[in-house]
Amino acid sequence: MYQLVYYSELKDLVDRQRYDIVALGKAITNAESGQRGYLLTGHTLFLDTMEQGRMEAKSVMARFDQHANQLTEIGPQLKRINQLVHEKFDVMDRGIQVQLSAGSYASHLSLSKDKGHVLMMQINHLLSEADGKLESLRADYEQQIRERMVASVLGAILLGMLIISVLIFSYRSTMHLIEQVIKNQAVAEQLSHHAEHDLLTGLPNRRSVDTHLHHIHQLARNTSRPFAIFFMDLDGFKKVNDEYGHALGDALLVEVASLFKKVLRQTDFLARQGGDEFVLVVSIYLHRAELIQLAQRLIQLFAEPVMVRNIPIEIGVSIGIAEYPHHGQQIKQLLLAADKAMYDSKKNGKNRYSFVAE
Ligand SMILES: Nc1nc2c(ncn2[C@@H]2O[C@H](COP(=O)(O)OP(=O)(O)OP(=O)(O)O)[C@@H](O)[C@H]2O)c(=O)[nH]1
Repeated sequence: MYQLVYYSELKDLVDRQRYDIVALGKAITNAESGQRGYLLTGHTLFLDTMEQGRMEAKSVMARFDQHANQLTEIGPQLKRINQLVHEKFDVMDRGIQVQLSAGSYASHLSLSKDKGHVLMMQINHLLSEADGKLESLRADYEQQIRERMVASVLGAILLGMLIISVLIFSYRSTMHLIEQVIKNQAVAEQLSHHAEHDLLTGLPNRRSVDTHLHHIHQLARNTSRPFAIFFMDLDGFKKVNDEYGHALGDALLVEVASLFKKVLRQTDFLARQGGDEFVLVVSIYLHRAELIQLAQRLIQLFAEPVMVRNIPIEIGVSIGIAEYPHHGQQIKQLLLAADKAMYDSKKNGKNRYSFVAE
């Protein structure tokens, strides 16, 4: 880019120099015609034209001096031209002096005229030589500019392509990273779900029971409110497995879980403890009567045979209920008490509920 600007400036300089070459030629011609007019007519008005030409030539030559240093290729020629132009003006001045002192028929006049003519030829020759050099310099600079422009355009295209490639690459990498993060997150969520849920029924598992009870126990202690644990074990489940196979037993467990959920509220917590055992934590209730009602509704679910794969299955549920803080202060103690109460229900004929014995 820097080179492009550099050659463009040089080309401008050459153009200005070529213009000055023409301007100098014109200025000298103007001065000469002024001189000639005076010599022929003796009319001093022509001296103004000559002076004007001289002034123009001087200002062009001042620029020549400047350019001689910048355009080294024609520097010596420009200096030589300046020298000859000075000489040319001296000759013109001398012609006029002779006319002034000797009159219009002075014999020296023709000599001066001849010398002026030779000088002018030399000047013109040098001017056209310098112009020729400048023309070829200009062509060189133009060629350089063209080459650099092509290089700049190619460079810009390559740079653009590079930027686009980097953008595409970073976009793809970012998308890949995001996909990876989402996948990892999904896997982590799945793992954590598996760690806390029963794969068969989708209910929270034994581990979740502990976590939930810990949380509810803390809350109950802070607010002095009760909570109840229902320990539930299906009646006659082994027989179903034996009669219809383990797969149907599994399907029955799934069906039982969904039946239980139908009579529960959002705030109730139901989990599969293992085998055919379920744990229900009721954390919001006012009276024991509500617990009794709930236990009855749970038992009532099995009043009719449960349909599994179009097979009517007769089962029941035995429930043991322990209340905090009435039946114990600690979670472990309450769980054991509820389990024991459930066995009381089994002992007393199954398909019933029992509170922890007072
Ligand atoms: N299909 C199936 N059976 C299971 C699963 N886990 C445990 N069992 C079976 O469930 C049965 C539970 O035993 P019990 O509770 O003694 O059987 P039950 O017939 O309900 O006996 P009671 O409780 O006295 O009525 C056992 O035969 C276990 O092998 C399971 O994930 N799927």
